[in-house]
Amino acid sequence: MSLTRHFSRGRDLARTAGDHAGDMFAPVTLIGRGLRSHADWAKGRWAATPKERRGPTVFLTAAALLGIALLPHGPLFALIALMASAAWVGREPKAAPAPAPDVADLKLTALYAALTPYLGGFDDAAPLYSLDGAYKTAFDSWQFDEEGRLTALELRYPPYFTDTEPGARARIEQVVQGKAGRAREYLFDWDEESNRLKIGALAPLATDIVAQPFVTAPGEIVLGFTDGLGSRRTIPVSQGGTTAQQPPVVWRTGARAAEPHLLALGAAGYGTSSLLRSIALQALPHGDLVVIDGAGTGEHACLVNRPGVHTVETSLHGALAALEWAAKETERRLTALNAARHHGVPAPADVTRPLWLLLDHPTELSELAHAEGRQDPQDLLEVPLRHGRAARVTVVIADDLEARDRISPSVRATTRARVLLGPAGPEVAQEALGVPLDIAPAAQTPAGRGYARLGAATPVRLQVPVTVDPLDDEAQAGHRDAVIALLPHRDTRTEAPVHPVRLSKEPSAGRPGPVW
Ligand SMILES: Nc1ncnc2c1ncn2[C@@H]1O[C@H](COP(=O)(O)OP(=O)(O)OP(=O)(O)O)[C@@H](O)[C@H]1O
Repeated sequence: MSLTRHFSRGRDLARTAGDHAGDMFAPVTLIGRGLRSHADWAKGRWAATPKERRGPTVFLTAAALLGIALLPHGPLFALIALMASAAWVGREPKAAPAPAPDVADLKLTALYAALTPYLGGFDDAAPLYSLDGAYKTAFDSWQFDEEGRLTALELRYPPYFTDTEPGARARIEQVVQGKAGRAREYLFDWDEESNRLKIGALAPLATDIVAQPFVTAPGEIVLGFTDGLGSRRTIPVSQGGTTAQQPPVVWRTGARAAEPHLLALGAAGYGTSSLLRSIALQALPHGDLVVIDGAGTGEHACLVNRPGVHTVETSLHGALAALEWAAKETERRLTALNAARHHGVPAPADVTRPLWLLLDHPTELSELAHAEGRQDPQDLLEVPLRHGRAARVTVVIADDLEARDRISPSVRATTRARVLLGPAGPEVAQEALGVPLDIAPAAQTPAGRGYARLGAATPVRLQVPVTVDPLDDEAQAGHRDAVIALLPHRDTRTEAPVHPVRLSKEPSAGRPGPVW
């Protein structure tokens, strides 16, 4: 017999002996494990027993043991019971529970399945998205936060997906937001050349920036604040008791402005009037205002009688008079500017001082005018809108989203700065901003929250500074005081009732001062 065979036989014998020994000692192992578990249990109970109850516990246990010892065959029965219970407890432990499925895996699988009907090519021989496919074939990278929420995802889509159609994009964006959670906003970055889509969850914007003097150049209006993607600069703002650097959305007005007029549309109660108030407060130090409050709710009464505020009109009659004056004033300024240019002299100050026409809910007045058979106030905006840039006249129109169809075509065509506030579907957002919005809004939107688009630029997120009506008793005192501090003279908040305002028929030769 060779040496190798001896070795292998020896190994087999040793293994068999080991197996037999294992079988023989199995009950002992079982009882030992059970006794260990009993000891652990007893230690645990002892540790959990309050100190004052330990003495009585020891006494009762000793009495029970003594009782058992005195019983005929008591110790034998007790020993058998202890061994039996140890053998029961020491059985093989149950199989460990299956590890919890990975949340990321579950969510991405669900998202992949939800996208398949839209991105799957059922005639495609090797589809990226298919009913029995796996998300890893189409998703390149992803990120989740500590709470297990999707924060970033990059996916590929087939070349035949119609990524140039806003409707097709909107469907994908809705599916992604539905699966990733509607509590947050998502930015969709479509790379049409390489058929890739990058999705990023956006952090909420600060909602505690209150009206204050902003560090800007004359003619620059801070519409609100955005995120790092929406603005290349930051300005210092006082926020929550400290000074913070925040990226502003700045609208440049004036003779060289690319977007000389602004149209802000918003869902009811989402802050278009507050935006108008914020613009008025920033415009007042350098210009004059004509304010038309078409809703007639008196939300701009705090501007009445302020230096630089030409008039605040709430009636159709007053609005028509003010806008007729504004149209003539625009023409007067143009004539004066042309004459100055013709003679090679600087233009007089009264034609270069900015004039602002701020119209809140003008469509309400348009309706009234149609009913009464009078001229539509929006028609009177034609001249300021067409020639406002040269004549330093800026028009700002704020209205309800529901009234967007009643905004006149010339207002739409000439207001190249756009703001949309409050919740709006993809089609409505496109109508308001002029381009599809590649951001899916969150389900809950705070007041003053929306998007701004200046000229041909991509829309950016916007949070308008808190600019409450200082005469609104329900607004926070601190917010009201912030607005009062910006009004041209100290407000007592118990001012005399609004005086009826009457405009002069002829445009003023000099600076258009108050005419009441
Ligand atoms: N930027 C903001 N931050 C915080 N609260 C705001 C903001 N803008 C508006 N609000 C609050 O929302 C409420 C409605 O504001 P506002 O009157 O400006 O909205 P609106 O869209 O003009 O409403 P309506 O369509 O009814 O005229 C007010 O209580 C106001 O204080």
